[in-house]
Amino acid sequence: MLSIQQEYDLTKEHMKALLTMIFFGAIDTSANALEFTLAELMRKPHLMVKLQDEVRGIIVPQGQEIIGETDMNNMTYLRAVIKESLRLHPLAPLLAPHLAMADCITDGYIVPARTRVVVNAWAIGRDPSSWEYVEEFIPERFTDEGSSMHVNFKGNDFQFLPFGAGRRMCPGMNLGITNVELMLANLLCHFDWQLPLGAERKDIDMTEVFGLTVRTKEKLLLIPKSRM
Ligand code: HEM
Repeated sequence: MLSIQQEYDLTKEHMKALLTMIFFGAIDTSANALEFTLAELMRKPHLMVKLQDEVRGIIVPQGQEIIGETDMNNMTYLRAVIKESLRLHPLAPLLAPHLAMADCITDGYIVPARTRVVVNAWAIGRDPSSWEYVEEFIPERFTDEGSSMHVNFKGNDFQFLPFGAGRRMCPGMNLGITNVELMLANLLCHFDWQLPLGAERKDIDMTEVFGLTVRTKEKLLLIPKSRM
């Protein structure tokens, strides 16, 4: 920690803020991503079935109980589902505030040095000039033959920035995405999911609450039914 502090000339306050962010980033964001993804799948049961078929099809023949990281390489639909969830529900919708270090011109706009720049990743993910059927949850756009099959969240595709881009992009990206993949795959493999009695799919509330990260306004309530 000391060497990081010296290299970047961080104060103790910076260090505290950084550690807090890492702590909350680790717990909060992955759990929120999982909740948004499950909510979208509950609203579209045919997508839930398609994803469960993929997950169960891969591990059942091998008789495994727990899905691990190595299984993820074959789960192309699962990865597409998570991407689509992050497109519609980026967990840090305005990324982190950035500061222009030098004067620059971008897209015809002059950005003077020391300008505070806020990037609206939420709006970028719903921009009709980059995406078809922007409001629809369509994971297929990220699969083979989909219109965005080559688009990734690693910071090179500026129409999709759930982890930001450049040298300040999220350093916890791999950990965060692996958490979501493993949790989602294991939960969908071993359980079927139902809404509580009287609740209907169309009533699942996708309203978002903004904070350090975004979460659903109403907690998603689901009933797991074990397949064992
Ligand atoms: C699905 C999970 C996650 C998402 C969607 C996410 C997203 C983001 C975003 C959008 C930023 C701002 C990037 C920018 O402004 O360009 C960020 C920054 C950051 N994230 Fe994450 N994050 C996730 C998980 C994590 C985890 C697990 C950790 C730590 C273990 C983490 C640590 C950080 C830190 C330290 C920064 C600040 C980087 C800097 O300013 O240089 N994140 N994250």
